[in-house]
Amino acid sequence: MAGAAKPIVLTQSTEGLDKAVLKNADGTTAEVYLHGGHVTSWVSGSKKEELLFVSEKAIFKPPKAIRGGIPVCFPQFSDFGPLGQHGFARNQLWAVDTLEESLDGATLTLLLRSGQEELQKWPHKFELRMRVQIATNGNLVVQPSVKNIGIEDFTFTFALHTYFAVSDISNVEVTGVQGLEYLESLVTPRRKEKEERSAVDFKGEVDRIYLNTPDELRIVDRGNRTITLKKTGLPDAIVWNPWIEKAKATADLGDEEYHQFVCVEAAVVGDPVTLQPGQTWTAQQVLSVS
Ligand SMILES: O=P(O)(O)OC[C@H]1O[C@H](O)[C@H](O)[C@@H](O)[C@@H]1O
Repeated sequence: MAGAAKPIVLTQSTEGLDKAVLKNADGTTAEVYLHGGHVTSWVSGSKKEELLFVSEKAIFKPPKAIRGGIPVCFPQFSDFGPLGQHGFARNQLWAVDTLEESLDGATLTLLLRSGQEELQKWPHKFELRMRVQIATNGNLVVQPSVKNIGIEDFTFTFALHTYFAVSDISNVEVTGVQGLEYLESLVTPRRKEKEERSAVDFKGEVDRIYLNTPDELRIVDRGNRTITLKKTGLPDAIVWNPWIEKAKATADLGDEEYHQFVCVEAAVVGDPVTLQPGQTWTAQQVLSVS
């Protein structure tokens, strides 16, 4: 890494929030905020493009979650439980657990440990880690893990709520979904349906929880690029674009910004995870671009 900048730099954002900047030898970079344990940027060294979307109206003011990047939904996805939408991990300040600067690439692990505030909302003792690595080939590797450090079992749902930057939503399709069952979230209560098409496209609001998907999904941005999402331990995948009305109704999202992203969220929702005392759950998401 001759002459290269330090692989991991701990710094502050313009808003005064602590963040880490990861860099590897091929010029790939990533940014991770301690607020939310939240990845906000992944710039490919080969493509020289930002691959994650963050809203121009994102509010960088805790406890508000950052609109874009990779929010961590824990211990609850959406309204699948008694807590507020998507749980509380995305609203909390995490700590730096470890920094690893090796030939395998820059790796940062952030840690959220149950504290007073979380215990009041959810009376279980846990350690939640997010290991974020830029591999030497420029892939973004994210490994969440949850350890039960209490004396009773607990059960949770989880999602990596990734916002992918796209040229325009009309150019996008998400492949790998044919024949899958999904929960349609645009109706109340959610309804189980079967996907007949080989890919999801976007001509209006889409909000679906695909169950037991293949480990590999593709976000195809026609004429631009393809992102491959490979996952383990995260059997489900939510596909979301808010479209016109919901974008307008979302204060921290620009009215026209729904054109610029799609969320594909590797998750465990349909069959929640139960951990006994001392047990650890680990999962992985690897993003690559071509
Ligand atoms: O506005 P947020 O709480 O960040 O949620 C944003 C979106 O997250 C997921 O994709 C859900 O399936 C959507 O129903 C929700 O609108």
